[in-house]
Amino acid sequence: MGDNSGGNQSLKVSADSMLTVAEKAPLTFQKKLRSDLDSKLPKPYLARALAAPDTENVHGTWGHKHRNMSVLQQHVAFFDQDDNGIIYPWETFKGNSVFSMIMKIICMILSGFRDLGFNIFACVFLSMLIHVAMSYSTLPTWLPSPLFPVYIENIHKCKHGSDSTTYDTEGRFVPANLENIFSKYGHTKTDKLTFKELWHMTDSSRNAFDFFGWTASKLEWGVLYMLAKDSEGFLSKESVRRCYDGSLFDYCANAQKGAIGKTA
Ligand code: HEM
Repeated sequence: MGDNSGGNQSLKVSADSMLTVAEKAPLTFQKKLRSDLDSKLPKPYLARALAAPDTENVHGTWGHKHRNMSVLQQHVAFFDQDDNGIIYPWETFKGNSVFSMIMKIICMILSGFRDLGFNIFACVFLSMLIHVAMSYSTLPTWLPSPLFPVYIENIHKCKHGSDSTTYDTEGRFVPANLENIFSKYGHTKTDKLTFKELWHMTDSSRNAFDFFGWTASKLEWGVLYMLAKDSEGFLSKESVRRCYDGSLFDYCANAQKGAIGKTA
């Protein structure tokens, strides 16, 4: 018979049930979870539909308009530059030179990547990959489209395995999971990741035999690192958080415009 008597006994059981480490699972010691989050952010476990808050920005990104889209929809909305809810591969390509026009016709798939400052080859590669990999799952019909559109309404259907689980299945944002990325892998600095730590993070998040998810994850985090790393080679929590709600892309595009303005 189990011993159900005594307040202390039940307190002890509660304490164990709250532990985040298990002696026989050393990884749980190495990859630490934050247990202080609820003192810094209300309900950190609650998946947010419209905003991407963290402990430093409890309301999400200041001045960023959610337009009643889920956080995942906001992540991709930057690439829908004519704002019709469908991201066509070519629609956002900017440039009127002959070379640009040729690239536009050949590739049909260059996107807002150009605005973010990626070179033309990276744009071609990334746009092709994203539209080929993601278009079909988002289509409203069974028929595939040769134009490879991505429907923002259905972008949650592109969720894949081996990710950080910071987006939930419906495209909401789970603050605790963002914080846990940094408590688990940010060993050099608590709120930043080096490239090595980022690589380790994507390796550790792998699900068995999930080849698509492994590759997608490496690419997503690799491109983010290229886009947002600082001069010392760190990727900050703030950049990652703003990547989730897409406000990072507006920021980078504006910075890029500014840089071009200065050199013109
Ligand atoms: C420079 C451009 C982009 C960067 C740096 C980027 C980066 C990321 C990152 C870091 C994640 C989080 C993955 C995780 O939590 O493990 C993510 C998720 C996602 N991104 Fe992007 N992304 C970009 C553009 C796009 C575009 C253009 C689309 C589609 C049109 C897209 C669709 C998605 C989707 C569907 C997810 C959810 C995947 C999941 O959590 O399973 N992204 N992206």
